[in-house]
Amino acid sequence: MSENGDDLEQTLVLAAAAADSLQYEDAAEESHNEELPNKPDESEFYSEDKEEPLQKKKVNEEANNSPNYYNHVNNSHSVKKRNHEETDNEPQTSDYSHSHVVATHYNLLEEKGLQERYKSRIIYLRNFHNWIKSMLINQYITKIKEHKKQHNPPIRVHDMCCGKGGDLSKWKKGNITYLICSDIAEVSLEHCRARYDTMKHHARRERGGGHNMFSLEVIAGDCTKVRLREKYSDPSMKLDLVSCQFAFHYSFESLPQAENMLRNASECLQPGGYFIGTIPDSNEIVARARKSKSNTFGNKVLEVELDFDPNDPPLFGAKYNFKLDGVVNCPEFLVHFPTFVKLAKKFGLKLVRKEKFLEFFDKMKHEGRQLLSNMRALEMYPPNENATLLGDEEDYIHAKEFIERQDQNGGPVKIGTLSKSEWETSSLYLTFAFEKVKNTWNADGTPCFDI
Ligand SMILES: C[S@@+](CC[C@H](N)C(=O)[O-])C[C@H]1O[C@@H](n2cnc3c(N)ncnc32)[C@H](O)[C@@H]1O
Repeated sequence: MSENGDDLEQTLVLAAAAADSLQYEDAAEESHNEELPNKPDESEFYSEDKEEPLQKKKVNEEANNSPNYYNHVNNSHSVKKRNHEETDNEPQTSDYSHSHVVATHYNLLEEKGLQERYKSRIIYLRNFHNWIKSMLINQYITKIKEHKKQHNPPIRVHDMCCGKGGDLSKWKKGNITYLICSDIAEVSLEHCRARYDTMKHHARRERGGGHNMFSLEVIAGDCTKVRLREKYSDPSMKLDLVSCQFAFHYSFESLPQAENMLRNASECLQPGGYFIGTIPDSNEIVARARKSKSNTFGNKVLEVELDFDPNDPPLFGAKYNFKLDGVVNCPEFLVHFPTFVKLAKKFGLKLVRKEKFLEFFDKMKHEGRQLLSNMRALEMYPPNENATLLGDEEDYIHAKEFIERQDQNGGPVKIGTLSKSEWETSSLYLTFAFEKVKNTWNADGTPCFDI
């Protein structure tokens, strides 16, 4: 048995803990899964115009200024005023968005050492999410390599909203050639650069030359507002993979921001390349709020407060606040998935996979069993003699019951699991993958994607 218990049993215990959250889905699907109605003139937004940034800017500004903007986008959802129009103490400029709040929040986040991190109440949740990212990244790098049919093919990646570079080691393991890291938070990017330098230093010592380390380019900018390609050292760069982990939802503050982020994700991807990521599942959020019959829900480690009516969520700007382990996060926005898919199509991105974390875990658990253990992604129950559980007894009832059932069958007496509170948090998320499709050209020089 591994340090964290037998891996197959870990799976079963997680599934048991998830049963509760799965029931939320049905209620949410009904009213939150509607299609995005066509806007009067989509072409203004969706054209891949290269020469008209000013005109586009004007269109976007008008969109931002219009209190009735959501009327154009969606007749069936509530006409909600933009968030900045509702609060007196926020800037009233035409291009105000929460981006600066997000940047400040992440810039001020302290870099915690390993020791400090291991003291966290949600360390297993963090490790589990890291495992999900590792498996997802590895899955698509493998697909790209298979497609290239070359020994050690060059692989170029954009880690969009990379934060402090928490995924750098995953890129190294994937043996990629080139990495662009972008983020709005400059302090985080400095950490990312420093982390890369340290890794490169170690790689050089290990291998006597550091030839196996990819090259890094770092770009500071708001992915929802800036055209990143114009900042690349080589704007003609063709990428194989764009990864956006736990961040795409910031773009759903408004339609222009979501579109800009999607254009950034798509425009340098070559056909056959992938756009992958992880986001909160809007169905889960809406369903849990409805179930709680209020605008808030949560548990011992999580507190979510919606800034909109869960019975009538707007397509964009559906803001909520997220508090995890007592730490307030910056405002986030619901990603209405059918809208995401529809917008992505306009940028040549075809949805190939969408999986809740539980589904993803179930598919990947055998392949990733060793990594689950290495990354300490699950907590051992019951704990070893000198160890204590991170949650209280109530949080492990599912594990206790599982063990009692196993005991009767002479099964293992130690298992790996997540506490109920952590699992209720993790099951709020999903993974997605889009593939960039080939395009033909319209007479006016704009690309035409057949999806
Ligand atoms: C939850 S962190 C995830 C970081 C990293 N992807 C990871 O998985 O560890 C979200 C990141 O998104 C970045 N971010 C949020 N909004 C952004 C925007 N509009 N443009 C660029 N980066 C943004 C934040 O600065 C932060 O680093």
